[in-house]
Amino acid sequence: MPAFPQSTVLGYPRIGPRRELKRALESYWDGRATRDELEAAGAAIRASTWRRLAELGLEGLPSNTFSLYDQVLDTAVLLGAVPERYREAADPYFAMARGADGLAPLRMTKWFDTNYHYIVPEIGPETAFKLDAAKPLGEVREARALGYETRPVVVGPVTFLLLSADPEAALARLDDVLACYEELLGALAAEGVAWVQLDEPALVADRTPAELAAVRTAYERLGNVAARPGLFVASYFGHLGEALPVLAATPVEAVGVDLVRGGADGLAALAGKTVVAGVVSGRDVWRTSPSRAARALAAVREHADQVTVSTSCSLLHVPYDVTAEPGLDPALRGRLAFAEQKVSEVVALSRTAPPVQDGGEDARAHRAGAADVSVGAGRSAYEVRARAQAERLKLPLLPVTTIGSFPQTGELRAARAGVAAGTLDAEEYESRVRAEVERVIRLQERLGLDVLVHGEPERNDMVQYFAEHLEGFAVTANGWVQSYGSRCTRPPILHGDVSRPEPITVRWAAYAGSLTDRPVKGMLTGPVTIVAWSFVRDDLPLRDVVRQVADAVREEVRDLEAAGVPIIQVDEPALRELLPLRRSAQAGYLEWAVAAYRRATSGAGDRTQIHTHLCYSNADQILAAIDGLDADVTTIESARSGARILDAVGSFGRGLGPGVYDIHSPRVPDAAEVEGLLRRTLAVLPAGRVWVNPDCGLKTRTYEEVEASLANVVAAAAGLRAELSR
Ligand code: MET
Ligand SMILES: [Zn+2]
Repeated sequence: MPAFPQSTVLGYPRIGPRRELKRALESYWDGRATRDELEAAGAAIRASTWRRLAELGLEGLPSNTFSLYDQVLDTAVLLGAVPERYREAADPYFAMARGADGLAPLRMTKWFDTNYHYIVPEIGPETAFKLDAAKPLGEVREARALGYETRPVVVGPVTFLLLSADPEAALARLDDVLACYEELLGALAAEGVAWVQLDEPALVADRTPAELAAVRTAYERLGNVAARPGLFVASYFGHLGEALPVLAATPVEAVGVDLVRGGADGLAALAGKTVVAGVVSGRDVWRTSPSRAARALAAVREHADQVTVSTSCSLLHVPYDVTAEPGLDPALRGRLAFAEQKVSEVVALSRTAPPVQDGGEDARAHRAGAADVSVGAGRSAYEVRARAQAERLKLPLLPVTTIGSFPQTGELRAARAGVAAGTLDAEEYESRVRAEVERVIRLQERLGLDVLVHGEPERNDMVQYFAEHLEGFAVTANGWVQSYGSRCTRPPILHGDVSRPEPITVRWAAYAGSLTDRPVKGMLTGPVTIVAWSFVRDDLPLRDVVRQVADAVREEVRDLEAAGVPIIQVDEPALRELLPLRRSAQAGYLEWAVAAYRRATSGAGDRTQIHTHLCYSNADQILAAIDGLDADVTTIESARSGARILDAVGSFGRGLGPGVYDIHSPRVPDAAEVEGLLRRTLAVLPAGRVWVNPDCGLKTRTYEEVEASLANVVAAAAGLRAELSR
């Protein structure tokens, strides 16, 4: 077996430095480009990635890290795990990813604790596994034609099965899946591939004995394939824990460990194997401290003879290149490393063994968070507040509301771009936004909603908008990171102490309120979500950073209240996302996260109704924490996931709006369908606490879809309301 290269990365961004893939995908989906044109765009991105990595001096180049949509979906296709109903679609791959006429897409959920979303495989007794290795083999050949030998990267069998919709049923298919992987190894060996990378991030979370046994079985079996490439099992996002000795006892030749999050404990077990040491973080945008990395490498070298320098995870989660950000303050820019810069760091660390210094530059301020996040004692118990709010708001039973955003029109986005480019003056932009607010208010009045919103037309994004208005944040011009498929976000960079120089949303909320007699909600993004969807300074404990943001939100809540806004919604869709992967750390996190939320909202008086919103949440997992947020009303995704959440909410003690309209699809639900969902909600919650709303914001939908859907939602609520008051 050839030695593992001295330097590598576990994966690389693939959307293109100027989001070329996004454009190619959207053209193809709209019918403006052919499949061949889409493939050509992909090939160009792959070629320039390999060329760039080689130019930067990286030795071990990965392949098959490119994807037209998602690497988990690619793995399902690799294994033939395409559910029957998609097989006849014109394009089964994109039908699974995005749906096709009459076919709902597969579920999508967050990739561990990142903001990347993968497509959830459906594996059951009926799945007919059959290897289709065209993609990994194709990429190996494509790279070879360009002069590069590569290491194909594939999601490993255990992680693949554990990430599927029903992990237990999936794990029962381990043997059949392993047969496919065995065949894949044979095919790669026949192709002359020296190493293959099998990603097993699921091993850094708590695993049952049965799951650990599956790890043992899998890598014993794959290790015993006669003709195969070297096996490199990559873990990331934390420490392998109990899975480490299990993997160590199998014949795999190389193991990847995340030394940024995980530490070097237990690595002695890997003696005799190559350790691929993830010392350059793939989860942040900061330059690596050479001395810190050198210390981590030294700790590994104590136990392993073969050590490769690598990133802690794929670089998929960071933008391409800091030099594409000439607008950033040079002092900040000097602290930053995006994918290109991180590759250079890996290469430099692999070539030199910098002297190990003590303490010094990165004696980081990881002090225990400055203790108690106090909860403002302003608000009375829920029952008292509920009475005060009922008196003020006079809402009907089953009040209908939305989550905040209304469709973001192309004109508005173009207008914002115009302001940025200096071709549209700020006043003109302002008046267009006001016109949009008025349109949204009139629409809601006409449709008969009970609690209105202003529609968020002034926001490019629910986090970036606040980052742009707070001190301590910087925003990038090209720092795009893939969220799912063609969707990217540009996470702001939280680099210093956070403060709010002046009110941010108050004038919009006040303007919207002045247009109507119905209550209008003020809309804010919560502190955990602002931090979760930003790149965050690493010289302060996260909880302290979140608390600073909470204080800024608290000031905004106070000003909204003072401006007479009767309802304030503070969204926390990312509450679950920051949940530590290990159970032992979860309670501690939830405690400070919930405390930060209450710090942000508890300055409001009893008569001000606080709403919160969560989406994409397996909320049942953290229902107790949601309860701890103490919001008067919680709106949550439900329709999209078949209303499963309803089984868990019976004991929920405050207002709750399980979504009745799945906004992820263009489908318009009819009134009967909405009514059905509402009846199910009414079966588990007292009518007086039920709210009626979509799953999430409407910004990705069209006005046509939204009008039709909301009309049906209002009709269903009205029908039930009449029935209840008989
Ligand atoms: C991802 S949650 C979105 C909440 C936000 N208020 C919206 O309606 O768009
Ligand atoms: Zn949402």
